[in-house]
Amino acid sequence: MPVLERSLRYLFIPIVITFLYIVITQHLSTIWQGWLPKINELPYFLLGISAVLALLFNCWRISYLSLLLLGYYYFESSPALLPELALLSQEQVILTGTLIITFFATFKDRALFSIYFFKTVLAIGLCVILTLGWSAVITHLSSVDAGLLPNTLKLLTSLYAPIGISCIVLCIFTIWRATGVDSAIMVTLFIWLFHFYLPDELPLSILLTILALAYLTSILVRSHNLAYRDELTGLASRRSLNTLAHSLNKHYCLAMVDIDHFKKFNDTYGHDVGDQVLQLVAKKLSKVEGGGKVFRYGGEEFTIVFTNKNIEAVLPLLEEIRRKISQYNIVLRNQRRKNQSKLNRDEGHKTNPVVNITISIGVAEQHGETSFENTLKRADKALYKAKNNGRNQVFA
Ligand SMILES: Nc1nc2c(ncn2[C@@H]2O[C@H](COP(=O)(O)OP(=O)(O)OP(=O)(O)O)[C@@H](O)[C@H]2O)c(=O)[nH]1
Repeated sequence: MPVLERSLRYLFIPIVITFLYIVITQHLSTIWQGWLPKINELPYFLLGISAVLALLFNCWRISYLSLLLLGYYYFESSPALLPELALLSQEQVILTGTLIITFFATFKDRALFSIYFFKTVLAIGLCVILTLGWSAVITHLSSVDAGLLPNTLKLLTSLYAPIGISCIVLCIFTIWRATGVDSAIMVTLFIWLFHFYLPDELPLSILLTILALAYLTSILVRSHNLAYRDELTGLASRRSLNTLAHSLNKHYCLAMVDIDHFKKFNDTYGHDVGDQVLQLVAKKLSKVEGGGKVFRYGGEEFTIVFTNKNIEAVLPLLEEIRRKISQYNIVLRNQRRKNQSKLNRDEGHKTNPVVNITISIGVAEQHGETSFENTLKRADKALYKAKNNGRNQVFA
């Protein structure tokens, strides 16, 4: 996916939606003001639920953040506890929170109950130490010589500069990783900073409710992707095809695509290279024209569905994609590439083996009352014939 599309999807749109939620909630203040005592309880439930659900779906970063925010909310809403626990100034709290959120953005989701638990606790401790150390340096510099660090510059260096750097790091990771979970972490920073810089705009309970909804949405999207997307190729999965089958009208074309001699390919070059080839074929197939929807049927088989298309219209499109794949030179990457210097890599690139693969396609048209399974079977039979006729061809 191009960087611009990733930035739009995973960075700007989630932030804009969160901002809109905040603005709408502000405008509806007359409605929720009366419910505030009840709303104040909501973060406990919603963040609690998101912590548990995130754990079930292996999004431990969301789980940790939910728990940390729950803790913060508990202390914020219990004034009796605050004086004893206010070890950090407000500025230090903002910075520590920002650093912790940035830490979660740069780390990957790992098992919760493992060595990573201790690493995470250590990292959170390190964020506190970094904040205290940074504040001490700034205070020292300004006390040594007031001219060295005027007041305006002091605030800039002590707070705005590290927060700015954290924001940049977070944006880079959100765009690079391009997942809903990373967008949710970005939204956490947005809400965290909003809470401190515009404290009178919305109560913390409402901000955390909005954030918990963002967490639950990201977990839902992730679980939907797990069910309906193929992890290796990123294509829609067979379950997704079965769901589409219920909503298809009576006129469509179905193509079954199979990579030729893939077992031999795997045996020769290894399963990892086989996986890369599957990803490549998926990418090429998804560029098929005529509005064809591509699914990974299973193994090295793919299905393409063209709604409201005749077989005559579909055949040239499939023929074109078959030709493109067969002519594509796949340069096999050297497995030791990472350990080589750039010069060696450039040299190696010239000597890396180049291979070609081919695909066979079977097509069937549905017109009338026959069931989806029946059309699928006919496409499968056509594929079998394409294989028997010598492979690397489209058979209808
Ligand atoms: N690397 C990799 N290989 C897979 C995956 N799924 C299935 N395969 C392999 O795909 C191969 C399919 O082999 P066969 O069904 O015998 O077909 P083929 O070798 O492609 O031969 P023809 O279809 O007759 O041209 C098997 O070796 C599977 O292990 C996968 O996700 N990754």
